Amino acid sequence: MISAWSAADVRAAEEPLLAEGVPLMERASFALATQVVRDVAARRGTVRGARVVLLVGAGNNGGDALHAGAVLARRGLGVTAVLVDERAHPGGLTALRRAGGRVVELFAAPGRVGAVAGDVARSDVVLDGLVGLGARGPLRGLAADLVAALVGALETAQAPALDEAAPRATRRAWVVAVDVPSGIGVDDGAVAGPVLAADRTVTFGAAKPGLLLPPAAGLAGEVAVVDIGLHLDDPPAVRRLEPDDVARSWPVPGAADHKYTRGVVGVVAGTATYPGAAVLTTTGAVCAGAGMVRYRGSVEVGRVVVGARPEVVTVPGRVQAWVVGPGVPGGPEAEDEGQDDGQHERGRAGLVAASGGLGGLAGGPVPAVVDAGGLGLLDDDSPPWFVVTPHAGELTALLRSRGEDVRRADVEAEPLRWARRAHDLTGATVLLKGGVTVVAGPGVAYAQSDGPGWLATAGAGDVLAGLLGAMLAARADEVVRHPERAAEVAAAAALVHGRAAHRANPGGPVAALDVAHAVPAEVARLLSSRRPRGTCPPTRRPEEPA
Ligand SMILES: NC(=O)C1=CN([C@@H]2O[C@H](COP(=O)(O)OP(=O)(O)OC[C@H]3O[C@@H](n4cnc5c(N)ncnc54)[C@H](OP(=O)(O)O)[C@@H]3O)[C@@H](O)[C@H]2O)[C@H](O)CC1
Ligand SMILES: [K+]
Repeated sequence: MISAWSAADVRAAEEPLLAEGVPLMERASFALATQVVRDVAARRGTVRGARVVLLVGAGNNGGDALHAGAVLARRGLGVTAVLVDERAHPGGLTALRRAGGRVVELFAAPGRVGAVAGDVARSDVVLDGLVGLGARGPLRGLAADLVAALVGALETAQAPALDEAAPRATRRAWVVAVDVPSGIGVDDGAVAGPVLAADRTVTFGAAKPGLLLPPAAGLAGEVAVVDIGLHLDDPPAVRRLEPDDVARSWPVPGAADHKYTRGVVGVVAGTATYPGAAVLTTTGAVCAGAGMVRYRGSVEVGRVVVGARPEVVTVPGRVQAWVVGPGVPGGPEAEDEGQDDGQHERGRAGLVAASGGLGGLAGGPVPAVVDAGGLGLLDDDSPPWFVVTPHAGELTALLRSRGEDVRRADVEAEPLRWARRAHDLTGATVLLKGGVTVVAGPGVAYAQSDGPGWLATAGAGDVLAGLLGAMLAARADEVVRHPERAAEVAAAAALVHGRAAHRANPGGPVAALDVAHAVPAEVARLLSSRRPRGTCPPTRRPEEPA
């Protein structure tokens, strides 16, 4: 799991160590230089003679870049620092000059920003040390001008400079962000101005939420978290599950298990007009290993479902998780005009049973997945073991129906903020689908980026709802007892769904049903590569600088 802490939490963890004189900047910059050497050597064969440009701001982020530049210069790379502010870190500047690095004081000749950007774009490696945790708002001043010019200059190139096979004229610099790409919202992932997209981000002490949250997450490249000895005791602001986390928590059945211990899923999905959603949702649940799936729609649609998935039953009975709404038209008019095929009524009954209503006649409370046309059935004190799975448009409608003045563009610009708002307003755990799927639950948040863009296809959401329903049914008692775990299960479902899409057709288009059919093999692969609890990849602690 990748855990991300806010800038304030990281700074608070740095303070006592800085006060004790722990050389955090040296540790950070040495680790940064080590990663750059690794990247260059892997792509270029040798580091000798590689040309490195440091973009240096006024604070310690620039100090990291300068000290890393000094290490690289001592390793034989040609290093030039471009200063956008006269207040560049003095110790770092001295170290770089002593190591033979060059310095360009762009702040003294801001009119040269275009020419300098052109040179920078043709270098082999660029370290973006303009701003880090100290960023306030989008980049401004000369830093903004330089990044805007550099983004333009890099657009014309095709291949990373380190790719020696490509003709030099077509290459562009390999960009390494120092701590974070300069100019992103460190705590919320906002991108409100120019940002230099990174191929790699080397971040110190812990990941930051902006590296996991869209849209900034899309500009961070591959994130390397460097341990500089910080102790972060508060819960992380945002988490990202990794395959091993899902594998370790997957409920693998044993000899004593039966369909009710494995979890029975009740599905209210599809209508006579949209029977396909019922097939996709039930298939998602079956392929995720549900103990049994009960389809609770019309007889006509039930026939279609059983024809496609003979494992599904259509008789009523005990359910350990409900899935309500995929393929069901939303809004009271759909019900008034009978377009919902009676599904609203069935969905309401399912949610009442799931919340433990009917005096517990239907058994105790159980988790529920509420999607699409089911969202309108949600009341405002839903339990957190209800997981809603809207896309940005549906979440916008849900928020506006509760008085929020928000548009889809706002939700897409700050997905976690609005997912959290919807959780506050409804009580339900919110899984907001998107290129990065964010999940907001009670005191917990996840950001998952596992699926290909091809997953944005009709029916994929229905499959996810069924897959999630099966995963919640398998852990129903645990999720009701520990409601924050509904968010973890939802994030896990997003990971499996995304990876199944990659597996269904690596690098190409996928049909929703094929995603569902790829789930069993993806789960088997996750389980086969599971590391036993307690072992984790050796955290690389940067050796103290020479
Ligand atoms: N604390 C440590 O010893 C360690 C810190 N690490 C590194 O340090 C940075 C955080 O450094 P800090 O000096 O606190 O701040 P920054 O360098 O990130 O930025 C502050 C300067 O940037 C200017 N600034 C702020 N916002 C913008 C913006 N939107 N556009 C342009 N410039 C901006 C700001 O200018 P002012 O005019 O407001 O002064 C500051 O001058 C952290 O990210 C790490 O890289 C080490 O990693 C560990 C040790
Ligand atoms: K930076």
